[in-house]
Amino acid sequence: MLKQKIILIGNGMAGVRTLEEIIKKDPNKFEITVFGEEPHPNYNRILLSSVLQGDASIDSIVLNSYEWYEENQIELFTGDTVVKVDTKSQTVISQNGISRHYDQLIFATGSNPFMLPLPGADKEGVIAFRNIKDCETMIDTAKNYKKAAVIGGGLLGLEAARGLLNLDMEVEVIHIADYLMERQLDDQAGRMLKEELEEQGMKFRLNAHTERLTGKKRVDGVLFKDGSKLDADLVVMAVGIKPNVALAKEAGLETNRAIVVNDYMQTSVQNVYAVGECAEHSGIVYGLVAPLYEQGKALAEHICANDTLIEPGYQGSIVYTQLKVSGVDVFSAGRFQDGEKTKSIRVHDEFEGIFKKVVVEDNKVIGAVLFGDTSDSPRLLTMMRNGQDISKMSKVAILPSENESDEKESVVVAMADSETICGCNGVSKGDIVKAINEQGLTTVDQVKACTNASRSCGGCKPLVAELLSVTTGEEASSQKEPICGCSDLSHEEVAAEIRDKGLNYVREVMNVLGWTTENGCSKCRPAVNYYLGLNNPIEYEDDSTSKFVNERLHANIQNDGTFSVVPRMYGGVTNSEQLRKIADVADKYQVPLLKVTGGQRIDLLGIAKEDLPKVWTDLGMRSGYAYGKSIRTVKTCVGENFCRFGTQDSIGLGIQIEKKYEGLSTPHKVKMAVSACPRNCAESGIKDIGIVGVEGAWEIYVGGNGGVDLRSAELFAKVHTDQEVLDTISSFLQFYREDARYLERTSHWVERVGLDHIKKALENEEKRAQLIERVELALTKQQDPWSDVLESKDKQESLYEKKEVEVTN
Ligand SMILES: Cc1cc2nc3c(=O)[nH]c(=O)nc-3n(C[C@H](O)[C@H](O)[C@H](O)COP(=O)(O)OP(=O)(O)OC[C@H]3O[C@@H](n4cnc5c(N)ncnc54)[C@H](O)[C@@H]3O)c2cc1C
Ligand SMILES: NC(=O)c1ccc[n+]([C@@H]2O[C@H](COP(=O)([O-])OP(=O)(O)OC[C@H]3O[C@@H](n4cnc5c(N)ncnc54)[C@H](O)[C@@H]3O)[C@@H](O)[C@H]2O)c1
Ligand code: SF4
Ligand code: FES
Repeated sequence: MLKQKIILIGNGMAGVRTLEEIIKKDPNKFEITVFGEEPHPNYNRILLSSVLQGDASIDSIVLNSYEWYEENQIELFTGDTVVKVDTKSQTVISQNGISRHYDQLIFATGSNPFMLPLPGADKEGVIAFRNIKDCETMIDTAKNYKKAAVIGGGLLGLEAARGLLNLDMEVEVIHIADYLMERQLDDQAGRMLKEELEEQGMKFRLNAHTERLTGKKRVDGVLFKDGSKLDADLVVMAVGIKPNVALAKEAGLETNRAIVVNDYMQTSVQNVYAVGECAEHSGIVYGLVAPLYEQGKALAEHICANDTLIEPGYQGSIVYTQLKVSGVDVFSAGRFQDGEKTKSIRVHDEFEGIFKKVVVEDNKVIGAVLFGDTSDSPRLLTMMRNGQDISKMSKVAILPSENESDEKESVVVAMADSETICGCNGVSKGDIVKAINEQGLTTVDQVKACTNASRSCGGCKPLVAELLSVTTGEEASSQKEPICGCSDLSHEEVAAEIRDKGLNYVREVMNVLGWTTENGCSKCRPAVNYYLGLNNPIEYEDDSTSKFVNERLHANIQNDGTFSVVPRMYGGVTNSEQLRKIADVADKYQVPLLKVTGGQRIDLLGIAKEDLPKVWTDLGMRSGYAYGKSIRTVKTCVGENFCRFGTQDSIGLGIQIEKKYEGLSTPHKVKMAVSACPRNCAESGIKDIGIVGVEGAWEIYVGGNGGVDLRSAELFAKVHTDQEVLDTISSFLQFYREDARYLERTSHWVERVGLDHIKKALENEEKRAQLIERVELALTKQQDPWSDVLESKDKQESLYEKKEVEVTN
């Protein structure tokens, strides 16, 4: 049967969750295309606050990896904005000129941050906090500047301010109202929150009216209406959001504040839906994920039922919020302000810094504010959701005092099965217990994979962990982290089982070790493939279907669907012949950008997938493995041959190292550098392995990282000859290959196991010799992957010519 074609505009949290719901219901019914303006797969926008606060990395907040789109045969265009929708011909057109026809179209274009139209708002250093780019700008700014001003004392502003404090900036929050978070809290809780945050080092200016931002090209301060001034090198605006509806309006859809939808998320135009922050249901536009996910579920139900109106559709949501700032527990839900017809129950413990307020109307709880202790929140939310009649309940039962509620009984034990544990994803205690019991789940990650609980803001993670311990009878904290949701075995256990049982194929591992899924997932398959290669380096045939897309295609995919090609240049050294070839290829294939990389090589960007084998043939150079979990580059300084400070041949040693370990697979990428003196021009101090020449010797540093998790390498050994350098690298690399978990950089591994553990393991001469022997064996198998493809017509056809590999990013 011909599949219906769905197009999703907006690759964000609400839109992609809707697709997940559709795929869960009917995996084969639709052919799906997604356009996303941002150059990333769908990520957890909520956790940008955690990235800024240093509690998560950008890699770790990806919700749906490129492999997920590929596995579900979703055609994805990232970094490509839809610029036109023709609802008559049912076609969309993107900025990059891609045109697609749809049967059903979903708008999930989210919001734009509201930028105050102040004079000076266009200066450098004035930003919003909405996406990865904003987050990176703040992290970079904090490296060079000291003073930050955040305009807006709401949820976003306070989370941004906490992040900037963590980045060692001085932060002042400029707020227009007379207490913080006035849209979520009453004045008492707002004032308590300010006191708590002041103790953390945050400064505040309340009732403040900003007049303009000062500075020349870059902002240098904020001027207020009362004439006062604040110095600021960075101004973050967090004063609310504006639904992104321009495209919908232009396409003729009915819009108000956002795109108007009915209970089935249908817009005013046939076959066109809207979901998320860009949708307006019964006059309400939501800005939190829980309601957006409920909308996504209703939309999926409707679209999978062939347009049949399945009652009751989406009925609106009760919203609640929690501030994600460590050390501060704040909860707010529903209508929390006193009104003419409302009465409230209040508890205020000034000794413990606890404030609780529950607002009641017509014998029903309609809103609540909790500060300092938010453990009542799941129960209150359930009461609100169920519209529970409380006329017969005592006030104590609604807000139990500490003595009554704290009978040393776990909070989750006291909860009813119907109570919500994960508000973001609408998952109840009963849902989680059922999943744990029926599927034998043993870790929080498995619960997350099975039920979605804790997959968004993560605020419910402690409750999920507690429920897990209570249900399984085991301490959650002592439970190991499994490789992924498909198995409860850890990385170490999988690697050991492969070794002990002599397993040889990915499918065999999954069958023998009792995987819960038939084909594994994008997390476990590459890891299993790596451990199999490690165990049997000579005979194991790499399973290319278990590799990440870049590794499978031997080139890095770019945000417009083209690829980047980085040929090997040992030690960063090139010659006129190579440069001529690169220039010829650049002309022949009209390469839009040639760029010198940080690893001292030349990157040819913007190559079409089908041209890759031809480009490699014309270059006649080896692959630089810029895409691989393997040895990447050995950066070198000029050294003794030309530099007046050099006492060693850094280039010679660097080339020797790069040639020796070229192509060796490792748990994650490995970057190296050789500098011929402590001036360290090759930046050896931030490499996985960095070598520095000192008088008559080489110092070897390990575990450095120059990326997001910046880390200085630690001194590992001091040796005198080039051979000793190679032996040290060999034993260190092989131990890393065998001891680290797949996708663990040396910096994380060194931090986790400790340098002493590694030194101790390599102290023993016999063990060192064995490690060196094993790495030498693995190195005998290395073959240049580009030549490998060029020698195989089959590979060229299946990987580069076949049209069904459609994922373009
Ligand atoms: C720092 C931060 C912290 C947050 N914390 C929380 C929290 O703790 N709890 C909570 O519930 N919510 C939180 N939120 C809000 C939550 O992230 C949003 O409600 C949610 O992401 C909205 O999802 P969406 O899919 O509607 O919009 P978005 O996530 O904004 O996705 C829309 C996507 O569509 C793209 N797009 C727009 N127009 C086009 C076009 N024409 N063509 C192609 N693509 C287009 C955009 O670039 C964007 O990537 C937070 C938000 C931020 C910024
Ligand atoms: N923990 C969470 O749930 C969380 C965290 C971050 C963001 N978000 C969501 O992201 C969106 C954006 O958050 P937000 O905090 O920007 O929106 P918001 O509307 O909740 O808060 C904006 C705040 O800015 C203040 N403000 C408005 N104009 C001002 C001005 N001229 N000067 C100073 N202050 C001014 C307002 O008084 C208000 O308190 C919201 O939908 C929010 O729910 C949620
Ligand atoms: S590291 Fe030392 S030897 Fe190498 S280029 Fe710099 S100054 Fe010269
Ligand atoms: S409450 Fe946010 S992820 Fe569960």
